[in-house]
Amino acid sequence: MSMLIPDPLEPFLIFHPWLLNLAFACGARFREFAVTTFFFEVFLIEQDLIQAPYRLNFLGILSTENGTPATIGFFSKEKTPFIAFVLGGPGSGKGTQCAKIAEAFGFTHLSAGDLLRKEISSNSENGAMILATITEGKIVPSGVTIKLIRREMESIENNKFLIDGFPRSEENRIAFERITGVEPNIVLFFDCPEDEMVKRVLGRKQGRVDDNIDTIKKRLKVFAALNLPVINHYTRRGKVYKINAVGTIDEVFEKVRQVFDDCKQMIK
Ligand SMILES: Nc1ncnc2c1ncn2[C@@H]1O[C@H](COP(=O)(O)OP(=O)(O)OP(=O)(O)O)[C@@H](O)[C@H]1O
Ligand SMILES: Nc1ccn([C@H]2C[C@H](O)[C@@H](COP(=O)(O)O)O2)c(=O)n1
Repeated sequence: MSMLIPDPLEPFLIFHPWLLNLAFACGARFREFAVTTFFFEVFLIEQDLIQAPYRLNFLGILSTENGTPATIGFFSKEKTPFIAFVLGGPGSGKGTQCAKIAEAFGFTHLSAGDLLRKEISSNSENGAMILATITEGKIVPSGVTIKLIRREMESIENNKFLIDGFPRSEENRIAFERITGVEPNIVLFFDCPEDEMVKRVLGRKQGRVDDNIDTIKKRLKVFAALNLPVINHYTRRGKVYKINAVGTIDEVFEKVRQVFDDCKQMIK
C-alpha cells in the first residue's frame, strides 16, 4: 500500500480557488489534476448532468471510518486484481451478461447501480440524494459510488471483478484511477441501438424508479454525453471489446465468451 502525500488535499481544490493557487505552488502532477477536474466539473454542472453538491461528498472518498487518512492506491502489487469494466447504454444487457460471465469464469459481479440502490433501501445518509439523482437519470457523485465499490472489493477474497455500469463519466473514471492507482484490464462495451434499449428497459418490470420513458430519455442523453467519452478513452488505450448486443441473450453471450477465452492468459 502506498500513500501519496498531496492527494488528501485534492477534493478541497475543487471547491476553493485559493487552494487551487496553492496547488500551483505544489507541482505539475497535482496542478494538472486540480485544473482538469475543476473545469470539467463546472461544465457538467452547467449541462445539468451531475449533482452540483457532489463536491462535499467527494470528501467521503478520502476519509475512512476510523478517522485515519485513506490510502491512495489501495491494491498491493501482489494483490492487484483483474478488473473488467462493463459499459453500455441503459438496457443494453450489461447486468444480464455479467451474471453469465460471473458464473462461467468465476468473476465477482459488482453493479454500481445495484450498490447505489442498496444504499437507498438501507436509508443511508446519502440515500435521499442517490434516489433523487437516479430518478433524474443523472450521475451520482463519484466519491459516493467509488466508496461503495471499494468497500465491496476490499471485503471479497476474489481477485477477478466485473464492474458493471462504472465508470459512467470521465470524472468517474479519473477519480477511480486516482484512488485505486489501477486501470481496468479490459472494457466490455455492449453496443445496442437506442430503440432496442428503450424496449428492453420498458419490458424489465422490476419496479425501478428510472424505468419509465422520461427517465430513459434522460439516461440515453447522459450516456451519449458522458459515457461515450469514457469508451473512447479506453478505445485509444486498446482496452475495449465492442460487442454487438443485438440477438438473444445466449447469442450475445457466445461473443462475450470468446473475449474471455481470448483473455485467459491475462486472467490469473
Ligand atoms: N439479448 C437480449 N435480448 C432481449 N432482452 C434482453 C437481452 N439482454 C437483456 N435483456 C433484457 O433486457 C432488460 C435489460 O437488461 P439488463 O438489466 O441486463 O440491462 P443493463 O444494461 O444492465 O441495464 P441498466 O443499465 O439499465 O441496469 C432485462 O429485462 C433483460 O432480461
Ligand atoms: N457509476 C454509476 C452507475 C450508476 N449510477 C446511477 C445512475 C444510473 O442511471 C442508475 C442506474 O444504474 P444502472 O443499474 O443502470 O447501471 O444508477 C451512477 O450515478 N453512477
